[in-house]
Amino acid sequence: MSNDYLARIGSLVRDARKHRGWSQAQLAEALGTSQSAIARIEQGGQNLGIEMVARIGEALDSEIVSLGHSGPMHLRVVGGRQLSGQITVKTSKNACVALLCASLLNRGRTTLRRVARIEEVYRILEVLDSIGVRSRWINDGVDLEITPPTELDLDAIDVEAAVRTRSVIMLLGPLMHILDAFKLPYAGGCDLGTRTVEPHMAALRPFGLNVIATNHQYHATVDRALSPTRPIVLTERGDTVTENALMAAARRDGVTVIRNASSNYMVQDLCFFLEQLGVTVEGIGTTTLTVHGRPDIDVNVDYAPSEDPVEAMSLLTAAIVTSSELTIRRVPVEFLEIELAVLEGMGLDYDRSPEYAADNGRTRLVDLTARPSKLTAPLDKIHPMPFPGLNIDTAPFFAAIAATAHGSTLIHDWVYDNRAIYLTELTRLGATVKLLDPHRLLIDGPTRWRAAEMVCPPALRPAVVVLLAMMAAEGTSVLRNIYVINRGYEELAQRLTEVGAQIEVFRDI
Ligand SMILES: CC(=O)N[C@H]1[C@@H](OP(=O)(O)OP(=O)(O)OC[C@H]2O[C@@H](n3ccc(=O)[nH]c3=O)[C@H](O)[C@@H]2O)O[C@H](CO)[C@@H](O)[C@@H]1O
Ligand SMILES: C=C(OP(=O)(O)O)C(=O)O
Repeated sequence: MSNDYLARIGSLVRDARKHRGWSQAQLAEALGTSQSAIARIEQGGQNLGIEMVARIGEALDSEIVSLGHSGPMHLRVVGGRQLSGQITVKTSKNACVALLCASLLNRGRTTLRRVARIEEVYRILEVLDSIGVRSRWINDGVDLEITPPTELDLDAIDVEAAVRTRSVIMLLGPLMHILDAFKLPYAGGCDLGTRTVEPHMAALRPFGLNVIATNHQYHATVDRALSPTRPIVLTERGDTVTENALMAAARRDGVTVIRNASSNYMVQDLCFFLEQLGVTVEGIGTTTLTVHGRPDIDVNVDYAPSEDPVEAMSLLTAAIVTSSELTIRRVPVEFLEIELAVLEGMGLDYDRSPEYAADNGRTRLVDLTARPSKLTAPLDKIHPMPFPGLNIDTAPFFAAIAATAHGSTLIHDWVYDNRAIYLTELTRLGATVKLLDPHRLLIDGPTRWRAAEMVCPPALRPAVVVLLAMMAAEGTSVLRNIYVINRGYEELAQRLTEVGAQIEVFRDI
């Protein structure tokens, strides 16, 4: 069994044991083994036979550790419970996937610290593994070490993994330095409606990349005689397109200027990483990036991506909708300033600690303590914009917050075709949500939440918003098929349970 699989079984065992209210020693006794063996199993450090897996399932009287674990994962939420204590924000999905792609720029070994153990990362790792990149979890499965091979085998790419994530698009930038011609499966991901890849093609064309899309594949060829003669002007200030342009510029022998660049958190993490690779990036945090490339990069590099502002917003929303006093640790505050200003305007009572540096030495963090507050609807609409606007991925959380506030809130999610529509699922939990058009929602609060059983919307943030509303609703709710949540959050149910929520993970047999 791979380490990965063992780690996943380990966390399922721990969830089930905690749900049962057992200590490791109690489980060990029931199984006739030692407490240290249970600790090893839970950390994914113990080889397990099928029989042992079945015995654990029996002992814990839990469906979650049963044979044939490929079925979808579901959550059972007993809502109406207040949260308390402290919860710590993990590193971001969006920086981690970009950094995994960027590791291909480097012939040396890349170590990434505290990488989020999420499905999106697993999909990119599967893709990298299939083309010959060696990766292994080290330090008890906390850090990740990546070593590219001397030659990549793109023909062997794991198509199934690749089409489950949009992030594969970010392999274009690094691969064009290595291969003259290659094929990549179409980028997939959440069902958010049409998401264009044309800005990526336009940004990479001046570097000599030509892409023809046929048969569910991008056929890429690289003309090495071509090189940008002018600044690269992005037609939209997208995050991954900026990252692709940065990676194309990183190994170019010369200086590249990128205009209308995103200065969002994941882009900044990538810039800091590129600096460690010996690439100079001027203008980090602004919309003009000047990249002094380095044609050959062969260094052993160690980088710690920063914490996820969207996860921080999710945890803050959990505190707000459950009227809890909760401390959220390691919040990358620069990327949550507007959200906090809006919430302050709505009446949120909270404290923030003095700032301290993230492990990358650059991103500023604070601890936030939210307290139960009587919120009123904001006077103006909630309207995300590329950074430094209100984050495009935090906007959906205002739907759950608005539902707890007194008055009417207008949320305008202009970015994605489908995402606002999924937020109407909150009506099943008792919220008053009116869809004005596919992009605008009017939400009237406060809400008397009620429990419900439903299938997860097929989009990450709306799915988490529904889960948080279930935590607010008295009674038992069921949220089915939570792959999309696991795409971006590491052990969310378990971590929320540790601060007082009651959420059980279960699977179909
Ligand atoms: C892996 C990763 O990092 N994913 C993030 C990244 O996706 P990603 O960079 O892939 O986002 P897209 O390129 O799909 O952009 C999102 C949508 O916004 C539109 N658009 C974007 C910028 C702009 O200036 N004008 C404009 O119209 C695009 O056409 C698209 O419809 O950015 C999104 C927007 O922050 C986030 O939701 C995703 O979590
Ligand atoms: C839309 C999102 O991400 P992705 O680009 O991975 O689909 C998200 O994180 O909410």
